[in-house]
Amino acid sequence: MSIPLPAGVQINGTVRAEYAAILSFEALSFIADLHRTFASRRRELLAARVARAARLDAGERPDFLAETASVREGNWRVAAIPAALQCRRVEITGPVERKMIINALNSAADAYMSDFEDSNAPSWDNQVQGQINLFDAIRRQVDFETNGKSYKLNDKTATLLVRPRGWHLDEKHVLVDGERMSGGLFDFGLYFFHNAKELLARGAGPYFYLPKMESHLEARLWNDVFVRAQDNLGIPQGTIKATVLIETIVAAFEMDEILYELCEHSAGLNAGRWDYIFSCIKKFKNDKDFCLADRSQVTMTAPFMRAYALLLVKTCHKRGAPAMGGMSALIPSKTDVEANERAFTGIRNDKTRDARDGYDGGWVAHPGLVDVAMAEFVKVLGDKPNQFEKQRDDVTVTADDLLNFKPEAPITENGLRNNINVGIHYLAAWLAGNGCVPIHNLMEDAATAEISRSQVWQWIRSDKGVLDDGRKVTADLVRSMVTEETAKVESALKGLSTVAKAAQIFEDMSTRDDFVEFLTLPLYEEF
Ligand SMILES: CC(=O)SCCNC(=O)CCNC(=O)[C@H](O)C(C)(C)COP(=O)(O)OP(=O)(O)OC[C@H]1O[C@@H](n2cnc3c(N)ncnc32)[C@H](O)[C@@H]1OP(=O)(O)O
Ligand SMILES: O=CC(=O)O
Ligand SMILES: [Mg+2]
Repeated sequence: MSIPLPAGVQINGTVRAEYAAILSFEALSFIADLHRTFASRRRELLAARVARAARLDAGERPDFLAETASVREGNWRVAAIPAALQCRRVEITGPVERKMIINALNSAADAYMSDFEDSNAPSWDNQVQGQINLFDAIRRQVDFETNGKSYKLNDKTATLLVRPRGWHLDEKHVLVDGERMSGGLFDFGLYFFHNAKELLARGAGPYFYLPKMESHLEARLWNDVFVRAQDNLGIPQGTIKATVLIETIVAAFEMDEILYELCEHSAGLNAGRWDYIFSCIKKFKNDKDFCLADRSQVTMTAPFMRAYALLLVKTCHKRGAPAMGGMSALIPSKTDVEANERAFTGIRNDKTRDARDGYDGGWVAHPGLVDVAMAEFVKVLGDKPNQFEKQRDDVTVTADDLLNFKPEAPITENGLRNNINVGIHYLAAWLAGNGCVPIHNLMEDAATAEISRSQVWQWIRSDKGVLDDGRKVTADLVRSMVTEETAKVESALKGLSTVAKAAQIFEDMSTRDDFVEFLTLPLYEEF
């Protein structure tokens, strides 16, 4: 249908009748203002990423910034954390799908991060329908029935946080003055415009997770977006609270600075482990000394991951901010008892380690994991909602610790095949509109799939990319395995029509000379 559009705004996606309220003239004017105000700074910051990447490719090593030493050394704290975000022992996450939103809000988790990002394939319909689902959930008008099962919100639900897309992604279906909108501003702006006042009236608030940032200047841009959005809607400054995912190696050197930039809007940091590993591979892809072992060997106990995890807790608690743990990819299995037991044991270990390190809570992928994760945090926290007071002055993390990339072995045929299999399977699901899938008893999303495909690219190029049986990983070896693994994926997905395209994109991304910055960039052009 056709809808009234503000001057300079064009919509390329299909506008179904039910989209009209979300894409109202006022809402589109609001997001167009954000775009016009901040698009050039976003472009500059994305260009700065490219320039930094070139310097890293040329051998520069990241370090803590000299120009912000006073911020790191200063004695400041983030603004008070609101009551709704004091207790976040377990946060469930998942894509903005209607049924999953109800299930997640009804789970016994303290909070729910509803995701327009890693676990969501950002087709036009998914993005707009996701906004409708959240609009309805906040107003408790989301209930529905399907296949004889009814989905209805409980009286008490988890605290809602929303993750918009990162700075690198566009929303190509909305043009402002002929230019694609930022995907993040589209997601944030529509959600905030429609829901901020309603959330406040219901005793909650506009709470966000911010993904994939690479510097404190990118955090400053989000902060400025928040200031303008609050002004334009007449909402007091400091109402928005945002937790930043530290999920790039370069951002790990600017944790204090990122909290400082968001200060009155900060709700702490989260250790986004999967994108973090991906970022390490990407940023050091040309370093002859850098080569990580099979994906399954790169865990939170690897030296560089341990350093990052401890530095995050230390930094947050020094500033009075929540330190949130990330997600184990283990998920329950209905069919494999042993895999199920392995998953529960793995989750217990993961959450115990985080809680003892000082984390205030952590993420789970599935409602069936909430209780087990909660039990581990309760063992450490007792009846306290958090452990903000736990200082980690005993922790010292240097640049070398953050860059101590081990283990390097083993790299195995199984590991290589698994990366190829998971990569093709995930891409096929994404192209079919699903951004999060169970594969071989693990949760796979955009971040985990990035590790798989970037390892394959790097193993082909690095002298250290040698299998434990002595074979060098080459483009030809990868191509032959792509053919074999595609057949397996086709059989697993029972002929899903996107598999052939996914295999072609995966093979191209892994074997081409240049490194594709994010796998979602070429994929998005397929929508
Ligand atoms: C790197 C990062 O960014 S991590 C954050 C992003 N990743 C995520 O958020 C993971 C989200 N998790 C998921 O999407 C799913 O749990 C998957 C894909 C991993 C597994 O899904 P499935 O195999 O379909 O799970 P399963 O069949 O066991 O689901 C059982 C029920 O739980 C529901 N469920 C599963 N996961 C979730 C979730 N995260 N939120 C809400 N409901 C969920 C299912 O909808 C299903 O509901 P139903 O019984 O009413 O039909
Ligand atoms: O977003 C989380 C991650 O681990 O990546
Ligand atoms: Mg991530």
